Amino acid sequence: MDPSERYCYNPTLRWNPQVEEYFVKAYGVEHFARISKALMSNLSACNLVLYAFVRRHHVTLIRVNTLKSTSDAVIEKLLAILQERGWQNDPAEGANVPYSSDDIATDQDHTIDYGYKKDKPPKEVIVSRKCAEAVLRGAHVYVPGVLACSAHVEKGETVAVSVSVEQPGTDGGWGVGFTRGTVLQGSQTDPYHFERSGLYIGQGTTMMSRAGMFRETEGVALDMHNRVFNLPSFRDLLEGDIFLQNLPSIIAAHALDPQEGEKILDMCAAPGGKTTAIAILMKDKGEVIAADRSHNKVLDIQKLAAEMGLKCITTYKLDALRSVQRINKSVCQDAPMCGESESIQNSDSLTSIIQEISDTALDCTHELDEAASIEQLRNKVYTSKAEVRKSTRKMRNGPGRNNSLGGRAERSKGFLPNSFDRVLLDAPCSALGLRPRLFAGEDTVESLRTHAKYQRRMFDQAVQLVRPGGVIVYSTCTINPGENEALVRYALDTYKFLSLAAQHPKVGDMALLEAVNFLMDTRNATGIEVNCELKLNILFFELCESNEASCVDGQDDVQIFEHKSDIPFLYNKLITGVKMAFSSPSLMLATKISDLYSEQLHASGLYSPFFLPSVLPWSCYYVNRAWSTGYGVDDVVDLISLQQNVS
Ligand SMILES: C[S@@+](CC[C@H](N)C(=O)[O-])C[C@H]1O[C@@H](n2cnc3c(N)ncnc32)[C@H](O)[C@@H]1O
Repeated sequence: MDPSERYCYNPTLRWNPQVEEYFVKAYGVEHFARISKALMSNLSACNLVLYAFVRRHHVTLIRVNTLKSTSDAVIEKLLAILQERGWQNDPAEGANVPYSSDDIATDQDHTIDYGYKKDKPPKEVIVSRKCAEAVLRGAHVYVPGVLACSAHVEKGETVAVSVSVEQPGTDGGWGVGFTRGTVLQGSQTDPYHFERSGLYIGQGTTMMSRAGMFRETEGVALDMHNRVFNLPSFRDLLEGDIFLQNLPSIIAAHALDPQEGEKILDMCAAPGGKTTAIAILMKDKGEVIAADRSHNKVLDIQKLAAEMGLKCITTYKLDALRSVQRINKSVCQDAPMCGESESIQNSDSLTSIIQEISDTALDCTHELDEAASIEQLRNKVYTSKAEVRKSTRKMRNGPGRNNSLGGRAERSKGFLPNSFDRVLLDAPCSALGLRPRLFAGEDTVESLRTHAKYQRRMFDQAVQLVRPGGVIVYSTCTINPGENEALVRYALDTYKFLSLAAQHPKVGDMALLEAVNFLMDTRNATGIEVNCELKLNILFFELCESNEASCVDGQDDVQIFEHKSDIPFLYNKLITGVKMAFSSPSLMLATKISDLYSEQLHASGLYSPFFLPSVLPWSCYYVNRAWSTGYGVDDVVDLISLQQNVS
């Protein structure tokens, strides 16, 4: 291999072998390989179809707080700020010209010349895997993320940045086997020299010398001016007006379909991305109860809600496994509120199911509590050291973001059954759909099972809290069928009064187009800005091209879709938020794009043979607590067939 070839980005995702075998069984070899590849991209998981079309111009999605601003105003401000900060798209990528179908079909990542010369390798920095994953999403490199650096590096130099990904250890586990502060020679004797081939994520400018990187405890070590994914950083931009959010999260709030004046429960709410999306959809009218187990994370929700100016959100510290208030019958006899819930409990055959499940849930809670306390005991020594470090830092830096707010997270004792119109259960999960991901070996089949068990117990609580006729949305950010399809199977088998409802809009395959069109149509049809926008980074240059933008902007002629070569161009206009008037574009556009790009859809790893969002790395299920079973028959059939594959 030519030594210069190692300086590129071409990672392979490693899994725990048993987990890999399980997923291969569930998805098939090829499909799982495509998913694995897609997971290493920085596109948000839901951009599966977009990926096929804009893969050269990786995507950042922003949700606009439409109660505070408009998407047009946000676009204008962002453009100005990013231009001022010197963010540029790469002209070498042909970004400034409208796409032809050939362009779209070509898969070219942003290639970087790291300045390798024979026998004179570039100066380098190795960063930790977690740091690299953040860089791929648009972050800079902070001091704690730096693991190794070349000798004689001073402030202001350009360095090649690679990532150290966990490698198989001799004990059967995984490890990163070198000491922080190692001096790199740019030679084969460097740590993980061969393993790091193809793991170069960009070029950075050093913000401090090599000595500083290992002496300081915080601060930016490298300004990442040239990343393999050419994304601008949105850090600290337009706080309160925008929220960086992946499309599936945006869609989850839409699928819940919250209405003004309703009472909604978000059971695992921190940091509040979906909570605030829900509140905005309700125009801040009604009641959104946002609960989370972690005190500090509840403060994060409060902070975000305050930043966004949302008043209808009430936060609680609450363990989702204890969300249903336990009713003491003897105390309850005279209490009207409790009496109400008791009469419901006694009313029909639901009583026995709920009671039985409730007991199981409590058992599970104890089990998990026990596990947690064992874990705490194990960590006792470690925790106290961490505490010492924390207080040293505090003395130096002040009280920190949350504490300086003087916030307090009120504890909740749980809620009475049937209290909510809608419940969102965005459950803690194995997160195997979060992107970009450079390593997936940590999860074992056992840990996946534990997640699933935990989620079922949470779902048991959600079922009791939603009123008859209400809606539960269950979502995860994992590709594990055990946490997705299997939960839906469990829900339908256990609670005969639940049925799957049509999810609108859907994500994935053609469904993503439906989602895009839904958002755009809502905007066009009502003239009101919907609270989510698909803003891609290509927006920034396309909008600058005033001629082109106005050329499309001014036309409300769908004839233009008749020309094959116009479709990618128009599609990009559509997803970048350029306003167009359509008569009935959705179906036609979707069909044509699907016809033209079926191969790319497959190649992107994002094409789903099932029309189920669940085969994609993000899943969002919509379960309607109705007493009928009219909905979702096809979905259930697919679920069953997938189940059989998995078992
Ligand atoms: C997937 S995240 C939620 C993300 C959030 N819905 C959003 O969109 O911003 C899962 C959350 O569940 C919380 N969590 C984990 N176990 C919990 C429990 N037993 N009860 C309540 N929250 C829990 C975690 O603290 C974490 O914040």
